[in-house]
This record gives sequence, structure tokens and C-alpha cells, in this order.
Amino acid sequence: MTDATTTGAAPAKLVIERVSKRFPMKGGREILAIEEASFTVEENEICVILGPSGCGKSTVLRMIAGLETPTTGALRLDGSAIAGPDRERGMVFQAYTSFDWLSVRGNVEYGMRINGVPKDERRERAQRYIDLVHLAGFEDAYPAQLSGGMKQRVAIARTLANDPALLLMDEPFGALDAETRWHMQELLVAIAEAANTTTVMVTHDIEEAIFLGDRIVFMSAHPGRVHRIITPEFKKGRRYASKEAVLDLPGYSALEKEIMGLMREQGGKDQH
Ligand SMILES: Nc1ncnc2c1ncn2[C@@H]1O[C@H](COP(=O)(O)OP(=O)(O)OP(=O)(O)O)[C@@H](O)[C@H]1O
Repeated sequence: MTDATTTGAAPAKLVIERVSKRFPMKGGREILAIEEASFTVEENEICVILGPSGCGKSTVLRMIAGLETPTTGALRLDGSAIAGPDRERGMVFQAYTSFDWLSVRGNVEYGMRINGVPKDERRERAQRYIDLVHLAGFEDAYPAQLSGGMKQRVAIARTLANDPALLLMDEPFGALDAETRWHMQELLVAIAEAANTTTVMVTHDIEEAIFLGDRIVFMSAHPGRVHRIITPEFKKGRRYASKEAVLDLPGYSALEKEIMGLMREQGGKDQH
């Protein structure tokens, strides 16, 4: 396991250090959702959190977002403790979260408007991100007129327009059909390259994790622990614009099978 505190190199952008999370239950009992999770995310990296249902992926992401507080342990972004939600950490959820009463442009400009960004700059920055997510021509459309994939692109553009230090995504493509989903995955690679984002994304889709992840944090369930940190070595540190290119690489199938094995082993724990 890599840990910024032990590598001797500059500290990682995001450091999750021995984080545990207990939730109170009825009758005064508690559930240990996350136990001593540690991992790091480097600048410009796409880190994917993968694991069986209920292993605590969303809880870890919500702690990074500052929406949950760890019971013990520490989370640091750029050296500072994460203590509550902040616009330096932008979150995209699975559910469409656009404002129905605002146009695409209105949605993308919303955060900047709240933050007092002057109109000209707001317009220019919104257009840059609308172009980046291929929604040029739809600036004046309303969410109800858009497909699911387009709505998620609005959410991504709106989040990026706030210029967050971290882009957090919780199963962002989970509600999309298969074809739209892989287009969105490819778009996310293009965005990461163009906007130099540092991204932490939760998924339970192995193919998505291998295609997108520069690093994959595989969690085990009950309690949620970091079981393995996987670097898809066969990609040789590269990102690929097309999904087929990755599926065709030697080494892809072996890693997919390995992760399927982990998923079966960890996801099946409840059934034994
Ligand atoms: N607010 C909460 N109160 C009580 N328990 C919670 C709360 N949030 C999460 N949990 C529990 O913590 C564990 C981890 O949940 P979490 O949603 O983080 O898992 P997940 O891996 O994201 O699941 P999935 O893949 O099904 O979305 C589960 O046992 C869940 O029931």
C-alpha cells in the first residue's frame, strides 16, 4: 500500500489516514461501516473506489466531501484537514441534480453566481465547460428537454465551473444505458486530460474502474476496509481515449478476472 507519509516524496494531494466510521443504530448499537481505511490520491489522478455493495464506498466519498465526519482518523486535502463541505470539493451524484427551472447555462453558472463571479467571467467560464462536455448549442435548453447522459454532462460542467480542487463522483453513470455510459467514461478521460482534474469516483462496475482508474482502491465489506490498492500496470501509466483500445490491451482480461475474483470473494461474504 502506498502512503504519502511513508514514501518520502511530497505529500499526496489527498491523504486518507486510518479512517474509521461508526454509525449509530436503533437500540444504542453501532455499525462499524469503515475500519482503518488509508489511501492517497495524487494530483491529476483518477482514483476509483471499487467494491461490493454495502462495503462503504459512498461513505468514504462522503467523508472526502465533508458530508460525513470520520469517527477516527484523518482526511487531508493539500495538507489541510477536511472539516465539512466546501466548494473546493465538487460532487456529482448518480441522481440528476440539475435545477429544472434553470437553463443549461443557468445551471453551469449557478455556483459562480452564488460566489459572486462577475458576469463576463461567469459567461466565459460556463461556455468553456459547456463546450468541454459537448453541450454547445444546448445552452438555452432546460433539463427536462435533455437525455440522461446530457443531464449528467450538465452536472459535470456545473461542478467543474466552480474550479474544485477535487472532483468527486458517486456512481455518476449508474443510471445511464450501456452505450451512453461508455461515451461518458470516454468523456471523463478527455475532461481529466483537458482540465487537469483530480478525480475520486465510486463505482461497482469493474470495466469502468479499469478503463478510468489510474489507481483502483478495492474495498472489502463488513466492515469496509481497503483490501487492495491496484494500479492497472498494463496501461503503462497512459490514459486511452477509446474504451476498445483498453479492452484490447494485453493484461486487461487478467486484471478483470482478478478483480472479479475479489468481488466474488468479498461480495459473497454475507451469503456464508
Ligand atoms: N447514515 C447512515 N446510517 C447508518 N448506517 C449507514 C449510513 N450510511 C451508510 N450506512 C451503512 O454503512 C455501510 C456502508 O454503506 P455505503 O452506502 O457507504 O456502501 P456502498 O459501498 O456505497 O454501497 P452501494 O454499492 O450499495 O451503494 C452499509 O452497511 C450502510 O448500511
